[in-house]
Amino acid sequence: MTDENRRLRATCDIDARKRHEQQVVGLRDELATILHALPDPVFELDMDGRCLSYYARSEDLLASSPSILLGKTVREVLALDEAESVLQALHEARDTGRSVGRQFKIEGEHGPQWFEMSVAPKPSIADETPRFIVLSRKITARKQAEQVLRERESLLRAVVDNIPAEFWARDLEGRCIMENAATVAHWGSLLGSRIDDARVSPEAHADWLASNQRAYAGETVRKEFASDIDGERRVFQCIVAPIRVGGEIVGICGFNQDITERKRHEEQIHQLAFFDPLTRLPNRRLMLDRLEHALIGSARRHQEGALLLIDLDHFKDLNDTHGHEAGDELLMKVAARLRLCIRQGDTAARLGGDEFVVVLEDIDGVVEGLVQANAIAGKIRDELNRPFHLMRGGGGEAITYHCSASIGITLFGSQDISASELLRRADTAMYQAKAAGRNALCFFDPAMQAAATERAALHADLHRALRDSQFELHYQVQVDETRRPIGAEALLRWRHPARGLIFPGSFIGLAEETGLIVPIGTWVLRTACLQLAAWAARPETAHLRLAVNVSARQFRQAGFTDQLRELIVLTGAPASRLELELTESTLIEDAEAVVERMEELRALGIRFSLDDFGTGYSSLAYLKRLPLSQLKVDQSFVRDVMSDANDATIVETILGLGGSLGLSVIAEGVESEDQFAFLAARGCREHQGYLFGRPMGLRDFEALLAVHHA
Ligand SMILES: Nc1nc2c(ncn2[C@@H]2O[C@@H]3COP(=O)(O)O[C@H]4[C@@H](O)[C@H](n5cnc6c(=O)[nH]c(N)nc65)O[C@@H]4COP(=O)(O)O[C@H]3[C@H]2O)c(=O)[nH]1
Repeated sequence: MTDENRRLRATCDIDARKRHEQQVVGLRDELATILHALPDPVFELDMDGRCLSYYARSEDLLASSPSILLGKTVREVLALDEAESVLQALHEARDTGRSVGRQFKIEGEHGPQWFEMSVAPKPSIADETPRFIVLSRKITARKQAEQVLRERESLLRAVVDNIPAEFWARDLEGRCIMENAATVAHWGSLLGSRIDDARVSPEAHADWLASNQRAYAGETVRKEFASDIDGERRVFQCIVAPIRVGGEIVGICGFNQDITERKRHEEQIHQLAFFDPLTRLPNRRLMLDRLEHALIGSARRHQEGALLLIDLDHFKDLNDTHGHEAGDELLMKVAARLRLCIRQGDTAARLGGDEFVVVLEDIDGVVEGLVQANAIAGKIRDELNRPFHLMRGGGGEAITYHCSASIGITLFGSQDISASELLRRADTAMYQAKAAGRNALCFFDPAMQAAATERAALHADLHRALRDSQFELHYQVQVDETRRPIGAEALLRWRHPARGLIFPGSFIGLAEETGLIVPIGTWVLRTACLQLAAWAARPETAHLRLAVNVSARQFRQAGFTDQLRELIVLTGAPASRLELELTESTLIEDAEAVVERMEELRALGIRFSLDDFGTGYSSLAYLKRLPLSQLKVDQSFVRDVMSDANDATIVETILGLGGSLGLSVIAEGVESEDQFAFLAARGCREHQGYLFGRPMGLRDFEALLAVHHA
């Protein structure tokens, strides 16, 4: 090797060493940087756990001060168990050549401190004693947090297990994640199951699903539900609420509390507070409350109502002679009969003693109120008059008791009146009933009393009239523009044995209200058909048609078409000469059914006339749909047609309307020649009124026809 070469080689060696040294320095700096970056202290321990060196960014991270740690073994620094645990970790790391983790506790001045360490064997030269790099992290805060968490969990568990309610919680997927023993006892364990897995009715399932969904959406739902447990229906109050973590909903939980007993108590309290324990009828307090409501409701709905005060006659005598047990039994039985006499929605109550009250509501109109109150009071009186069989008569023997009651009645409706004033009125009326000899009904208002008595008498009379054939038909001629008779209107008359001839205005209204119009109307139709058939058989009267008034109730009755069909067949009356007079009010209600019925009847050949035309509100469009033949101008327009320009215009308009709809028009109530001339001049071809003839009995009517014929 030349000198030159040797020099060169030496230079190369120096360069390599320098590079190596630079690399070592670089590595050391890198290591130092890593150590700096480490948040945890690093120790170097030997096999005895002696601290050979350490690095810590801050001395706070160490368990003790550096002077105590350096050169000391773990046995000298830590408690026995902790030291053994560290030494074991050193052995394990040495034996496995891998890093080993341990946690240990040091009792410090300010309480226990927790550390987590990771022990890694340090690479060593063959004969060197093993050394270890130990990374130690202070985890006291985490340990404390875990402890708090554990305590909270135990607290939660204790609460959940001991609350007197069922508890459950579900995650976002709807799976049950928590439950308590009460839940398990009622439903079996729900853990892991979804609401779809529950064995409940479809309705209960839908209900649960809906409340759960509302809770998932953030709402706290409160509701009640009933469930059968061991064959017993029990009521639960339930709360379903969202579980929020940091404002975000992570699940829902629910409490079901069995409130069956509470409900039962509430019901008992309610019963005691508002119901009479003997008869189980509402007591005075509840009755007054309902009456107040009825007063407000009837004023708002423009409906009538009635208050009936019922006092048992001679009740005290029963108590005195047969004892209180018999009295109590009678009161219970009276209550049961009262319940049967009233409609749903009405109230029967016991005021106390032998006094009862009935509140009737939602009655249409004062007249109807009068009729209904009278009818129900009558029914109550009749019911109470039926003998009572009392099992607990004096001496334990059964007795038959004949009871009677005095009933005071007062109506209420739109007038401003208090419940107590109403009671007072009913009371006054009841005393009048007592004064009238007991077992009587009495209205508070004398006018009402008179009207009710009269209507009740009229009602009974009407029944008798039907039975005893006291009705008759009168005929009023209808003429054409040449005054030639073309037919008649049949008008009902009642030949009362005591009161003489009664006109329909006095009884048709009551017959309508009570439904008697149906059999009366049937009689009218049968008589009219017989008359038509009789006229049809004679050439001089064969052309006559007969108009018959049909009331709404009669027209709507089931089987009306069949009834007329039969009548026509039976009597042989020419259907085409029968004209039914309907009013607009009949036609307006339930228009579809009315049109259908009219079509059926028209198919039989029957014609229709629209009575009182001009007084109602029928729309033209509606009129066009009806199979009518004739409009009848109401007599109120005809009456003043010469003096009232307005009425004259109305009559002209009706005549024009009839023309454009293709209907004939008849004027009703024509009394003077002027009226007749006016109407005829405007194209009215048919007329009815006193000018041509009043309604009259058959014989007179046929005499009138004969004059024309002659
Ligand atoms: N001022 C005056 N009045 C005249 C004149 N011409 C006829 N009248 C009266 O006007 C009424 C016409 O009958 P309505 O409008 O069908 O009105 C009838 C009808 O709605 C009803 N009615 C009569 N009979 C029956 C029936 O059999 N069934 C039904 N449901 N209602 C009937 O009773 C209402 C009254 O009948 P009526 O008392 O017989 O009274 C009749 C008749 O006597 C006149 O020139 N001047």
